Amino acid sequence: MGAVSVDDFYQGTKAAIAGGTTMIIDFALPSKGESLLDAYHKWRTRATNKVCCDYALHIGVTSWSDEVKREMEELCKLHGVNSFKMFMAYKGVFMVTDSELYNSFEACKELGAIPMVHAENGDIVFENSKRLLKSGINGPDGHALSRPEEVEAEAVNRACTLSNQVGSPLYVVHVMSKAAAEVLAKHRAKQIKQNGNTKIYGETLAAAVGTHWDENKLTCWHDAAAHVLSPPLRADPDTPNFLLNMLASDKLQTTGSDNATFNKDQKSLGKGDFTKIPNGVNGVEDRMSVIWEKGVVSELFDPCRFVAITSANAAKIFNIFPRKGCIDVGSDADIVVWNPKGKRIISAKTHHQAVDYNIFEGMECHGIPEYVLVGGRVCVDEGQLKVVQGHGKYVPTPTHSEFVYNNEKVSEIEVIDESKEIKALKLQISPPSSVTSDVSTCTKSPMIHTGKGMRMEGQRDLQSSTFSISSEFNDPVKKSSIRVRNPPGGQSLGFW
Ligand SMILES: NC(=O)NCCC(=O)O
Ligand SMILES: [Zn+2]
Repeated sequence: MGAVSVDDFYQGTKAAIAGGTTMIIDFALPSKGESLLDAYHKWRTRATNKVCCDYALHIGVTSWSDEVKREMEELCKLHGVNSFKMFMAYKGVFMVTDSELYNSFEACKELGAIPMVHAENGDIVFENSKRLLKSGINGPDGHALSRPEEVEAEAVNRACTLSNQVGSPLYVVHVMSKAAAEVLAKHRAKQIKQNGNTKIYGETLAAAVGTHWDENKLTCWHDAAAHVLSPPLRADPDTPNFLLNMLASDKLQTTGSDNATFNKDQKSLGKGDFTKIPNGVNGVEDRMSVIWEKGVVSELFDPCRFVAITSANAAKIFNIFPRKGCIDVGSDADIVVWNPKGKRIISAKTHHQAVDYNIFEGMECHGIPEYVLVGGRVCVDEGQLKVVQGHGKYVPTPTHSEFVYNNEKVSEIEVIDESKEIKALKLQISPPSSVTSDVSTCTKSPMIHTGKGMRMEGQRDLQSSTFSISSEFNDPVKKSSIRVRNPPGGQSLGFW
């Protein structure tokens, strides 16, 4: 949209670490017709010597041809890419047609990659925008008016239908509305009923659960423009709680930042025409505190679910678990020591991002990262930020994620008696009321190669419907059985 995000790889990852995020996955977006490989190399060059923490890349597919398909293959096979983002909106810029979506989903399936979608009906947005501008509505409020909830929900429905027809997985990025989340949950439930599992995943944002479009507060043009992203923040004040409950009940699996920050002068490109306001808000620094505050402090979910939706689930879906998203021997030493008693008030005056605005301004958060280790290096030390530019590495994401391509919905854990260990296990797996959660185990064993990515020896194989906690559990004499709901994500072992 004619502007370059002010957070580069240095400031963006510095801010991420300050907030307790130890790895990011950025989007490398080629313009229509531009080579995917060129975009990949451009992003790698931008990142090298700047990133303070590890990073991976999702690549955008903004048009379709045999060459795009060939490049997707090369990216997967030679460059450690396992996810591609397709846009159903931004007509004429990034938007692809249904046929192109179908073909790209099919290519992802063949490659063992994960198709991601920006779900909004771009044709409707385009026509609505024209109509609104013609009628004299040209301010930032026109942005949300041009893309109401059903425009997002329709696209989620279409993307789910397409992926279902193709038989591919699907990851819906930045789910922003109740209607869209409900549609996604409906498709997940349908697949679970039919197949016993689902390959549809949904992400929402810190922005979506941390704030909403409050027209009484957003009366100044600049404040309102600073809150413009797509899909938009919803005016319905129940939206954040609704989405948090979806996260709690595993109807949504991950929380992203979708950090895309533009300063006041850049947002001003849209004065007189809301379609020209660069889309995007901050999130990479405050994501963890906001989710903790709104989810855990509000008692909608427990700290284990917090770990799952902020870290472990993404690591599993994008096939870097247990290297990431897990604390264990053999995993990367990316560790956040979270102090639930620490307090901070979010402000653009004190944040580490390059942007001059913070959409969470004034929010009091009870929970701060006290220590953050990135690859073994202490980068937040008793709250003091000590990052090293260029310290981060590119993390290849292997295709054929076991979690996505071979998941099991229900695991049977066979146990022998009520020993301490088993009681502890039961504690860990008993979810908060009305919440079903996964058991993410991390045992202290060396990494083994499975041929498709790594897991710990003795650790639950995410493909397997049964696993052994320890050898004594295999004693047939003492064996009793408990069944554990095991949707993607959920509880981490023991740390809490
Ligand atoms: N969410 C948002 O507006 N980010 C900018 C690019 C995109 O739409 O994905
Ligand atoms: Zn998007």
